[in-house]
Amino acid sequence: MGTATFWWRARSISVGVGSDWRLYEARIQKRGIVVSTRRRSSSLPTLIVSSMPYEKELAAAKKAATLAARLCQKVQKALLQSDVHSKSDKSPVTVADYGSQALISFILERELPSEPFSIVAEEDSGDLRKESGQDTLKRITELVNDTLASEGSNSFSILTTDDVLTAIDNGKSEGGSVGLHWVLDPIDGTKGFVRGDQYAIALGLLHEGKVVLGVLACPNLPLASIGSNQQHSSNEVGCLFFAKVGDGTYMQALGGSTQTRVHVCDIDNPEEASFFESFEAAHSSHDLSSSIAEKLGVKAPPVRIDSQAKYGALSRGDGAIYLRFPHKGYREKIWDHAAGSIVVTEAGGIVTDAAGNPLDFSKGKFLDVVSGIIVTNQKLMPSLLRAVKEALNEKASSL
Ligand SMILES: Nc1ncnc2c1ncn2[C@@H]1O[C@H](COP(=O)(O)O)[C@@H](O)[C@H]1OP(=O)(O)O
Ligand SMILES: [Mg+2]
Ligand SMILES: [Mg+2]
Ligand SMILES: [Mg+2]
Repeated sequence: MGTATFWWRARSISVGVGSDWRLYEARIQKRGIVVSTRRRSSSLPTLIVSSMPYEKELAAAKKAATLAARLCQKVQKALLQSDVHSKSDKSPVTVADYGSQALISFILERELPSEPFSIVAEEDSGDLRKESGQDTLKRITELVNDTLASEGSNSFSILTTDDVLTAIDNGKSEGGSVGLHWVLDPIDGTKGFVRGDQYAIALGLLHEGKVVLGVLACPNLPLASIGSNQQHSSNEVGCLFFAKVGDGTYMQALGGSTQTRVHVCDIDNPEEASFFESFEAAHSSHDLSSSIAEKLGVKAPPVRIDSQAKYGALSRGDGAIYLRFPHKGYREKIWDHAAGSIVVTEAGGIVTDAAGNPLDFSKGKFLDVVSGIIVTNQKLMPSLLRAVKEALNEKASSL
């Protein structure tokens, strides 16, 4: 008889019976748990169970977001007026929005062939299926193929226009509280993208309604801190933030390989804090933010940038607070917060609605929040919540 041995490591459990396992190995991989059975000819079995949750999903997500960022950078450089057209909500939708969504959908499905595939994503192919969308569709297909060719693999696939439409429409999933769902904003901060400013490619993964990983590619975000009063000699731009549940948040240069663990700032005095908010006053009430900041005693002026790049910047301590108060009638979507929220929480921060409730990503594509979304570190959250409550009460009584 062999001896039973248990090894405990940080994230794996191995149970071994016997010592020679050269002859047979079978692996079953299910939901991030790797179960291996190993057996030698004398039939002493070995069972190895190790937990590497979402490792391959993270690798695929980083690859997909990095390539999509390359596509977006190319388009932003050459942004032509004809790339911008309108859809019913009047927000500009660019060739890069569709291209990024098609590319990410295609790469995730290619890299993770054994998993059921579901994406909740912002864009759909409706306009591209019309006669008037045909030139745009051809342009998107060329861009996606050029980007795939730049991946460096000899055996890249060439997508047809139909493949591109199918890849975009994979994003029609409704999400919810059961199973695995990718959540994608192919370009978050379209206004910033069109202006030549900040934008992000934001990709998260939900498992049973909870965000378990997130990747944020921010092609125009400086690698150095963008907090107020910061001066740096390097002006290199392009950051990739990524986080996996329980594993912390990391940042690397887009296209680079050296990763650094990041943490939210540990300021506990609001007077020393600075805060982020939307560049666009139409997306978030600047008046409400300034009233909250005043109540807290924040001295620094707001740092206004577009997109979930705010979550990335906060996760590495560039600023201490992010305030978001959309105007009446606007409903937040999960793709605008899934990746950003895990990037911040794994870096030690807290993301809640204005009443202090955690965000609930399990209800489909909408994120129903009380009044707005607030983000900060653990130490500042109690005083921030008090200031938010006071400012909201004052606003309500003045109406
Ligand atoms: N009226 C609106 N109010 C709040 N957010 C909006 C509004 N319209 C679009 N957005 C979304 O808000 C996010 C950008 O906000 P900000 O840059 O201010 O943080 C984007 O996700 C943008 O969508 P999109 O992904 O289409 O750009
Ligand atoms: Mg949009
Ligand atoms: Mg968005
Ligand atoms: Mg978008």
